[in-house]
Amino acid sequence: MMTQQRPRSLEAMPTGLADAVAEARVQVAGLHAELPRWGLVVWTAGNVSQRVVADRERGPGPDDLLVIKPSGVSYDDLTPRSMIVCDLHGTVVDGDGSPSSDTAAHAYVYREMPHVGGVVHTHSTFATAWSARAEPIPCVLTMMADEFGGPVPVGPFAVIGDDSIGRGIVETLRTSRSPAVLMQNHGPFTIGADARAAVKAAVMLEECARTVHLAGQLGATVPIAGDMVDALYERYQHVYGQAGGDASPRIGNGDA
Ligand SMILES: O=C(CO)[C@@H](O)[C@@H](O)COP(=O)(O)O
Repeated sequence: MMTQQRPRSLEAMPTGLADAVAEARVQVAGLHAELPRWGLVVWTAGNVSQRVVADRERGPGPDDLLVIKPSGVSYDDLTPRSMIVCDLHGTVVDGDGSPSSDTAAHAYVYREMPHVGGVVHTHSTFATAWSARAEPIPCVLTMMADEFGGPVPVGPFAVIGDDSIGRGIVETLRTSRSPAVLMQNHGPFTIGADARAAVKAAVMLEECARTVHLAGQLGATVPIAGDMVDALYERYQHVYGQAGGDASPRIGNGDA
């Protein structure tokens, strides 16, 4: 449940933190445009957030902030200044209007998973269809092994507005390499080392959900052997991309 603490003003924060918030506002505003671009949302049915580490020397912690969109605002109207800054209990620190209706879920993930720097939620058609069936997406494509390291798991049914969805996301992803979870009867949530990585996972999830669904319409799909999934995942996570590796930083889901 979001607590009604007194909002901290950005002006009272160290300059470095205020600068980091300003940078995150630009990044998160820009990444929201990727949701309609890749066909992941209708109307305003999706949101992106990014963690802002309060103490870069200490690293992620409970005093961090998150930047997320205002609830129900058209993606065409989102700007860096319209992004809303909250603490990790969902209390607004800076910004006008109400933060996304999923802010509690995003905040819970950041509190419980310090390695997570970005969270995305959409209702993308094929991933949401799998959510309605509460059926994990089997790992039958090398693209799935690359990005998800195995099947995409299903999380429990949970109502919006308190910690329920966040708790379901964390409980499910703590025992999976996947950066994506299909929340039953609702839709996908994805995580990443930053918001860009979480958006990428949402894009790749929808493509895999579509392809595996279509394959299933043609007949039985063929699972990939576990050792091959491991090999594909390790290569993609540590070798794929340019010499320095793909621009998306890597994420390890803690216990998985
Ligand atoms: O699923 C829901 C509402 O039930 C939300 O995720 C979706 O409408 C997006 O809401 P926001 O515009 O982020 O508040």
